[in-house]
Amino acid sequence: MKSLPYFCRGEVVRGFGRGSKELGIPTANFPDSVVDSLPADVSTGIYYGWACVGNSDIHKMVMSIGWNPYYKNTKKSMETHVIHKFKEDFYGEILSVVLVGYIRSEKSFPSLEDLVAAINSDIEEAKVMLELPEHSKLKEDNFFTSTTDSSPASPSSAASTSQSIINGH
Ligand SMILES: Cc1cc2nc3c(=O)[nH]c(=O)nc-3n(C[C@H](O)[C@H](O)[C@H](O)COP(=O)(O)O)c2cc1C
Ligand SMILES: Nc1ncnc2c1ncn2[C@@H]1O[C@H](COP(=O)(O)OP(=O)(O)O)[C@@H](O)[C@H]1O
Ligand SMILES: [Mg+2]
Repeated sequence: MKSLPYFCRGEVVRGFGRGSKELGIPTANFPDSVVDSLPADVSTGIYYGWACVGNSDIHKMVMSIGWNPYYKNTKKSMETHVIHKFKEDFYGEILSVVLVGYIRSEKSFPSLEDLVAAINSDIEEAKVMLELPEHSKLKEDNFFTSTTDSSPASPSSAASTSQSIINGH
């Protein structure tokens, strides 16, 4: 995927409220504007990377891009599970992420338990992969230290880097 690493940011909006939170795996959903700006070669599937809410700390994340076949969505979504325990919800905040690597394609599952087990295994894979020096260095990128208002934020990594800066309003 030539567009990786892919940097983007946007407002956290409400999703389908299916209770991913009740499953212990909340996902911060991006608005359509961010989803529609994805480069064509960033295919649907599950990714790992780094995420930052507002201007606070940078954490490991896993992201699902696609139609959630288990739920047979008709709308494409980009949902980030930040691998961190937050004290409260952060709807309306700006979430900045970099997609670093691809884990697998989206699948349907025979049961909700199987879906949750797959997501937990994605989280474990992300934790390991992001420790690799070439992946952990992306955490230090200028993109995460630049302001999250309307001023442009530039990733400082290789020229092949792609980005989409959308505030969602
Ligand atoms: C790492 C990760 C992997 C996921 N993999 C799949 C998948 O393979 N198939 C699927 O249907 N949904 C998958 N999902 C999406 C969940 O179904 C989704 O979080 C759920 O539909 C909740 O949606 P909501 O936030 O709109 O309530 C994945 C989510 C995450 C965070
Ligand atoms: N670790 C986390 N990762 C992602 N979102 C989180 C996390 N902790 C709390 N949240 C909050 O939970 C919300 C997502 O919960 P979820 O059940 O997926 O609802 P929705 O369907 O509205 O996306 C996020 O928008 C965010 O405000
Ligand atoms: Mg969600």
